[in-house]
This record gives sequence, C-alpha cells and structure tokens, in this order.
Amino acid sequence: MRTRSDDIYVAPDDPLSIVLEAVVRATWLLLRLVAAVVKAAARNVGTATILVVVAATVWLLNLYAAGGLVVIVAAALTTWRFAHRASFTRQAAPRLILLWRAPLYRVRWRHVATRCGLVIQPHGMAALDRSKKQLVPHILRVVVDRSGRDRLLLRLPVGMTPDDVAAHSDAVGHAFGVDGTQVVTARPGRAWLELRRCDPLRHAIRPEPAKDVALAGIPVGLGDDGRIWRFRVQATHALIAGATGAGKGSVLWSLVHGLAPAISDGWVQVWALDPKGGMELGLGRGAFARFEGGSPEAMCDLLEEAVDLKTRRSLNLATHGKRVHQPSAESPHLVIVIDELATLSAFAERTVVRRIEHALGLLLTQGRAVGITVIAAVQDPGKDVVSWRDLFPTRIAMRLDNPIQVDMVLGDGARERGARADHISELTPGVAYVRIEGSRDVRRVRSAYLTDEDVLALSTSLSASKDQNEREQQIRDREGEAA
Ligand SMILES: Nc1ncnc2c1ncn2[C@@H]1O[C@H](COP(=O)(O)OP(=O)(O)OP(=O)(O)O)[C@@H](O)[C@H]1O
Repeated sequence: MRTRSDDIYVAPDDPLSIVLEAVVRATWLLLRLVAAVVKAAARNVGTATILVVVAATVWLLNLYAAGGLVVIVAAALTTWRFAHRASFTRQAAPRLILLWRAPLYRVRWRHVATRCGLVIQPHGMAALDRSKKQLVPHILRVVVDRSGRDRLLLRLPVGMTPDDVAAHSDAVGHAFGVDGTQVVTARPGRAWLELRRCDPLRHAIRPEPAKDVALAGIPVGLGDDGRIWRFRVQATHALIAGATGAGKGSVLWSLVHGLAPAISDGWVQVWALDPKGGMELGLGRGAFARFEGGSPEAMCDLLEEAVDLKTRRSLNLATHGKRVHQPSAESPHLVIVIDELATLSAFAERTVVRRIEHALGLLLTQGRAVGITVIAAVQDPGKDVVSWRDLFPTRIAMRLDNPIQVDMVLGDGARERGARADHISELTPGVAYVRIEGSRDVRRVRSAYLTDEDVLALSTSLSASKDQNEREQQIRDREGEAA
C-alpha cells in the first residue's frame, strides 16, 4: 500500500546553499541596520553625539567614568536652571527636550499617521498591496520652541494638502497626548504641524507700557508662539466676535492702551459708540475724542459726522493728487469703536436704522484710504452681522458658541485649519483666533487685560492730554486770527 508521502518526493536542501543563503540574508540585515543607524544619527544629531560620547568614554575609560560624566553634565544644567532660569528656558530647555522627543515622534509617526487616517491610498491596487503602499507625510524636521510647542515640518505626499493634515490633526494631537494642534503652511508641499504641550496663554497677560505707535501693528497681547500679537489699525476695519464674557472689551481696551501715545500727541483719535448704554466703554470715556452710548439717534449722528469727514478727506486727497491719508495732529487717524454692532440699530426707528446702515456702509467701503478705521465687536455673528462681515478685512474669533460661527467669522475652512474658537475655555477670556496676514492660516492669541483701575488711569491721563491739546489748538487759532 502506497502512502501519500510516497507520492511527493522532496529533494533535501543542499547544506551549502542553506549556509550561503543565511550569510547573504545576515549581511543584508546588517547593511540595513547600519543604514538605519546612520540615518537616525543624521536626523537626531544631538542624541547621537551624546550616545557616542558616552559610549566612547565607556570604551576608552570605564563605566564609572561615563556615569561621572553624565552626573557632571546634569549638575551643570541643574545649576544653570536655578541660577538663571530665563536663559535656561530660552537656550537649554528646548534643546534638551528635543533630544528625546524628536526620535520619539519619528519612531511613532508612521503608526500614528496611519491610525489617524493621515494617509494617501494609491488607487487601482489590490487591497492587500494597498496597505503596504500607503503614503504618510514625511517628518523633515522636529523643533521644540520656547513657548511649549513641538513643531513637525512635514513633506506632504502627492495628493495631500495642508487642509487634509488639519482635518486629522485633532486625532494626531490626542495620539501624542497634547493639548491642541494647529497646521501652518510652510510652502507648497510642506506644512508645519504644531503640537501644543503647555499653554503660554493660560495666565492673564498684563499690558506692556505703550511706546512708539505704528498703526501697522499695535501690540495688544501675546500669541501662543510666544510672539507679541500686533493688531493692524491702518487701512483695515476689524470685527471682533465672541460670546458674552469672551473678553471683547479687553481687546478694545488693549488697543486704546497701545494707541495712547498717539492719542495724547493728537495724531490718532478714537470715537466710541456703546449701544449698551456705556456699560463697556463708558468707564474710560475720557480716552475718547467723542463718545455716544445709548441713544440710536445720537450714535447715528456721530456716524454721519464721520461720513462727512470721510467725504472732506476724499476731496482733499483728490485735490492734492494723493491716494492715501497721512495722519497728523491737524488730520488725525480716526478709529471708530463700536461695542456691539448687532444692537447698534436694534432699538432704533426704521428711518434711523436706514441712516445707520447707510453711514456704516460708506465708512466700511470708503473709510480705509482716508484714515478711518472701524472696529466693531459683536456677540452673535448671526446672519444680520454676516452681511457686514466681508467689509471687515481683519476678523477675530474669540470664544464662540458653536463651530459654524467660527467659519462665519473667520471664513470658510478656518475651523478645520485649527481655529477651534468654540473650544476656548470660559476660564481663559481674551483668548482668540486670528488669521495670519497674507495667508489662510490662523494664530491663537490672548489679549492683554486692563483692570478697571488701569482703564480709569488711562482715561484720566488721555483726558488731561486731550484738554491740553485743545488749549494749544485754541492758542494756535487765536494767533492765526491775530496774524
Ligand atoms: N484678556 C483677558 N485676560 C483675563 N481676563 C479677562 C480678559 N478679558 C476679559 N477678562 C475677564 O472676563 C470678564 C468678561 O470680559 P469682557 O466684559 O471684556 O467680555 P465681553 O466679551 O466684552 O462680554 P460682553 O459681550 O458680555 O460685554 C472680565 O470682567 C474680566 O474679568
């Protein structure tokens, strides 16, 4: 009787070929290992140098010498940390953190990116092969910055955009255990994925003493990148949207604080409209050249006065063949602050509403070139306000109630790009998202906070200089008449 095994004759492997195959495979593995070590060392120069130094010390001396070296370096760094914390935090801390975090990101990246759906699936490939050929962004650089952010520079595979990275960045952030993420386009095909580990905006920010005023960027707070948040006043209008208690008032007051030297020198004027009866801006009314709070007719008259000024300035510029207004004490840059845009016309009669809308429309469409800037705050960026939205080139989203409002304020896709204004905590008023000038990317910022005492002091000092300016103007007028 023949068994099944009798049918199949398997020639025994030649022992030499087995050994040869093993040698070839081992050599190949060794080469790959060496290549991987060289690649990892090139990418993580700091970590590699430290490992080489420690290994060389062990090799040339002994294990104790290497341990002693590590202890000496650790003691030196600890002394630096306690002796001069600021320079340690600035210089050493980010580099030390980078030593272990950069390899960590690189090792875990492919797994995290694949799990979070940050992949390009090649089309027209068998399902089995597809998983092998999945393309994920490639980490080109890892940077740890002083403000507690880890930044990964990604090279995007063909078919992926920064918006795709942003759409999955929340999941990536959770996988790496960070507080928040943001995506910023570096250049075509490259994007920075920013991972926030500790929030530099968690504490209230005190205003810096105001110095030279440049209308292109008034310092009003801090960004989560550790840089000053500068608010453009020149040639723009700004809309600040935020739920009640979001801190809109602090942005307005920080701005007035930043403008203070120019206001006291007389080349900037702020006119304020507070439809809520002066609750927000009334406290510091001395800072304003003109103030109206409450009566819709009076606010309407003030806006129409601004329109007259606009018309006079336009004619003047045309007569002198100029296109842009230059602020001066004789013709100051005018900033019109409106505390609640939606209620500006809410309680007015129909004719007054029409006049307000007409005046506001003219100021928003024609005011920029003649040195008039409108800055309006709004609680609910609903559809009434959205009709005005596009006339405000600068838009700021503070804490908002729902995700739809974020795109309503900052424009389509802003929330997907990281503007999570609906996630801002009630415990951090003043935090906002703003668009980075000249790009679609957004930045997280927090306005400085002026206490009521600060506002009163600001108001008193600006009121005194306003009186002084008026007196000087009267003297100049009298001298002019006498001459
Ligand atoms: N930048 C800030 N830093 C720290 N705390 C702030 C900041 N801004 C505001 N706050 C705190 O939050 C409170 C509410 O702020 P604020 O009145 O400016 O909000 P708002 O958006 O103007 O609200 P509403 O629309 O109801 O007037 C303030 O009384 C203050 O205590």
